[in-house]
Order: sequence, then C-alpha cells, then structure tokens
Amino acid sequence: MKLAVIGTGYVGLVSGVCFSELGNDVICVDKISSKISMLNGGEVPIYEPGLKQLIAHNKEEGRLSFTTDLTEAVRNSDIVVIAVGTPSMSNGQANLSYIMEAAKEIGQALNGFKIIVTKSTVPVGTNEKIRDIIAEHSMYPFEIASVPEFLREGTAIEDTLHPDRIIIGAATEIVKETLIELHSPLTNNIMITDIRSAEMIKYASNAFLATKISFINEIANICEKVGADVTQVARGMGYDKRIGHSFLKAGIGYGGSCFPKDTQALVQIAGQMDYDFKLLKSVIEVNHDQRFNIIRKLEAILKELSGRTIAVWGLAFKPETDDIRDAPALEIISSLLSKGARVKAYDPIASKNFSNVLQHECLEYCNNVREAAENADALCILTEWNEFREISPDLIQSWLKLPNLIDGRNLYSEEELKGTQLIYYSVGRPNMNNGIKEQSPILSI
Ligand SMILES: NC(=O)c1ccc[n+]([C@@H]2O[C@H](COP(=O)([O-])OP(=O)(O)OC[C@H]3O[C@@H](n4cnc5c(N)ncnc54)[C@H](O)[C@@H]3O)[C@@H](O)[C@H]2O)c1
Ligand SMILES: O=c1ccn([C@@H]2O[C@H](COP(=O)(O)OP(=O)(O)O[C@H]3O[C@H](CO)[C@@H](O)[C@H](O)[C@H]3O)[C@@H](O)[C@H]2O)c(=O)[nH]1
Repeated sequence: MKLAVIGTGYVGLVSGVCFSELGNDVICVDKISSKISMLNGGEVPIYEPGLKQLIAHNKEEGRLSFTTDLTEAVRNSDIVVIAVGTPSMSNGQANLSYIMEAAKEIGQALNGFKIIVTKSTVPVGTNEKIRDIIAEHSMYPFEIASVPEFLREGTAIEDTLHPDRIIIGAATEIVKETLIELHSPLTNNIMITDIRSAEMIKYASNAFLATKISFINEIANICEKVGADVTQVARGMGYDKRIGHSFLKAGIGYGGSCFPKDTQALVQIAGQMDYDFKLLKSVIEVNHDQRFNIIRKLEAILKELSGRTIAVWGLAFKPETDDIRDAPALEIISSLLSKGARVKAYDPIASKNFSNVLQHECLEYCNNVREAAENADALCILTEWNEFREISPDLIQSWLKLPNLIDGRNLYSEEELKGTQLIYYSVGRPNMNNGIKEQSPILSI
C-alpha cells in the first residue's frame, strides 16, 4: 500500500518507518524543513534506539522517503496518516490547531479516494471534525478512521512492530478491511470499534496507567511512614493477575509528552460534558506533588538549601530518550534554583534539550557522572539510566563532599548500601544511614 504520514515526531517517524518495514511505500511529511533535511541526510531529529538504522535500511530499499511537500505526498498515497502534535493548552485542553490545519491541507490535496487515519491522540469527536474539514476543502470521496497509537518512547520500534493490540475505529467495511490488511502483519489482536470509542480507548488507557503510578506513589509515601518497602509491596500485589506487575514502580511521578497532557485533556473532555472526573484530578495532583518529595527529603537532611551544591543525575523523563517534555527534573531543578542552591546536572543524552529550556547562572551542565557528583552536598537521581546503576554507592560516596544520596528511582538495593557511610533516602523504602536501615516508629494499634 502507499502511505503518506503527516508529522515526523515519534509517532509519525516510528509508525512510518515500521509500515515501510512491512513492505509499504511510505512518504513522511513535516512542515519543518530542517527536520526533513536531517532525515534526508541520514540524521534523525529524535533519539530512539534502533530508529536510525531502520530508517537507513528502508530508504535504501526505496520504500521510505521524506518531504515537506504535503500535497505531493497525499496525491501519491492511498492512505494518509495524521500524526501531528496535540499539545496541552494552558487550561489543559488538547490544542487541535495542528490537526485542523493538517485536515485542511489534506482536503485541498486530495486527488481521488483515500482513507484518512488519525494516529494523534485526540478528544472524542475530533475525527468527525476532521471529516467535516476535509469535506469542506475537497470534492473527492474519502473515509476516516481513528487508529490511536500506544508506543512508548525508548521502546517505540518494538512496541510498534509487536503491539499488544491495534484499535481501529471505523464506520465502513472498506476502511475496516483495508486497515485490517495493513495491520495484520503486526498482530492478530485487532479490535474493530466505532470511531468515538477508539478515541476514548486511547485517553482511558493513558489515564489508567497514570492512575496506577499515582496509586503506587501514594502507597510508597505511606510505606515510608510505616516502615514498609514499596518495592516488596508492588511485587506482592503484582503476582495477582488481576493487578499485574507493570506500572507499579514508585518514583518521582510520571512525566513525558503524553501522560501529563492526556490526563489533563481527559479531565477537560469530561468537564465539557459536565462530568467532574474526581479520581483523575487526584491522580494529577498526587503526581505533581510527588516530585517535590525530592526537595522535602533534601531539606530534611540539609535543612537550608541556599548555598548548597546539589548534583542531579538524569534529566530525561525516562531512560532511553532525550525527550524532556514535562520531565519531573524541570520542576525539581527549578525549585532547587529558586531556593538558592547551585545545581550540577548530568544526563547521558538529554542535556542539550534540557539546556534549551533551562538556563541559569547557578545551573551547570556536566559531561559525566563524576563531574556532576564531585564535591556536591547531595546527589539526586531522577532518571533510572543503566549507566547510573553501574556506579557503586561506594564510588558515589568518594566523589561527594557530604554523603547524601536521594534516589528518586530506587536504583540501589539495601545490600549495595551496606558498608557505605551514605545517608540514603529512596522512594517508599526505609532510609539507610551508615549502611544501617532506619526503623520507623511502630504504629500504635
Ligand atoms: N510521543 C509519543 O510517545 C506518543 C505516543 C502515542 C501517541 N502520541 C500522540 O501522537 C501525536 C504526535 O505526537 P509526537 O510526540 O509524535 O508529536 P511531535 O509534536 O513531536 O511531532 C509532530 C510533528 O508534526 C509536524 N506537523 C505539525 N503540523 C503539520 C502539518 N500540517 N504538516 C506537516 N507536519 C506537521 C510538526 O512539525 C512536528 O514535527 C500526539 O497527539 C501525541 O499525543 C505520542
Ligand atoms: O511504573 C512506572 C511506569 C512509568 N513511570 C513513569 O511514567 C512516565 C511514562 O512512562 P512510559 O509510559 O514508559 O512512557 P511514554 O513514552 O510516555 O508512554 C506512555 O504514553 C504514550 C503516549 O500516549 C503511550 O502511547 C504509551 O502507551 C504510554 O505508556 C515516565 O515518566 C516514567 O518514569 C513510573 O513512574 N512508574
């Protein structure tokens, strides 16, 4: 099949290259000419493991190309995939301006029957608006479909080539049949549904996963008070098949380009229909507060942060990505700076993106873990990069001026801390001091 994919962010690029890998002819379009020049020159504007090689392979095979010319791409395709951004507006609602603009341009470009598939995450009813806008600008017949995307950054190719499920929201047989044929090499688990339900499945899935994270973070906060270990609690809970192990890692809260924006958008979608989504509002509030536990823990140890030097390892919202959209590190570092601390930050690949949005005279971007940690009054770990796991707590202690380690991702085990003189605060686990576990007071029962 011939596909035009509009937008070369994570979703457009990864799904475009994966469709190409399946043997389809794919033209990826972006209005940002620098992105297209990079892609044509063999560079990839985002960091995603394996993506560069897969793009190169499919370009060589002659099945994948990049252009800024949306009209030409649409005219040479049977299926047009919309994968443009739907960022948050200041009130939390999804900004649909890129979607509407793309729909208009697609409508103007149509030159015969095509299926227009929306992969962007959009509020319920948006695909119907897309249909109206295209119809307004085109005299050719077309059909629409909602095929939401569930890939995760960092494992995007694996997720796309081996998805848990494909959701196809469509109204007519021709669309259902064509899209089943397109996706069937990926999985047998293809669910056909109506367009509005497909749109809602995406938001409900992200909201549910975000809820799991906020739930376990609250359990972690209680574990700290009662002297239990949240990693053990999550493990024990996860053995129940109805609960499962995934998305029960306590930490500093979720970030990234999706959960924060999609949870906010779903609250707004509900609100517009006069429904107060109380549970999701709490999930968002808990998530926002969780990142400040890092500050509270630092203050518990150091009291005053003004004049202190704090090392930070990890700026990306999660490992294996250079994406810093809504990364907890942004607010944590901003808070440290506002309290008068000096921050030495290191991330294996996200420092450049981070420094584009956060510059401060007291914020220094370091070239490696040691440079960041040396002579600091405390080290905070904010992203669980494997590179950090490999560094022993002993070595960290030898680099720091004061032996304070705040581990926001529970990287180290009790065993690894034994024998060190570190004061170690993690998430939802007993604090360690000089290699010894601190006992919480026993509950009066
Ligand atoms: N990032 C993810 O991991 C992920 C996963 C699943 C779903 N989603 C959803 O997919 C959508 C895209 O996300 P993303 O992170 O890939 O977006 P992004 O914002 O990183 O990239 C979107 C790209 O679309 C381009 N664009 C916008 N309007 C255009 C137009 N009219 N013509 C050509 N190009 C245009 C922009 O220049 C940009 O490069 C969002 O709705 C998002 O919520 C994202
Ligand atoms: O147990 C967990 C799991 C995740 N996180 C955090 O949650 C955020 C999101 O992680 P993840 O879901 O792995 O990354 P994303 O790439 O944002 O992917 C999510 O958002 C995408 C965009 O909608 C969806 O397509 C994916 O299915 C969905 O997992 C990150 O900050 C993680 O640190 C936790 O704190 N604890």
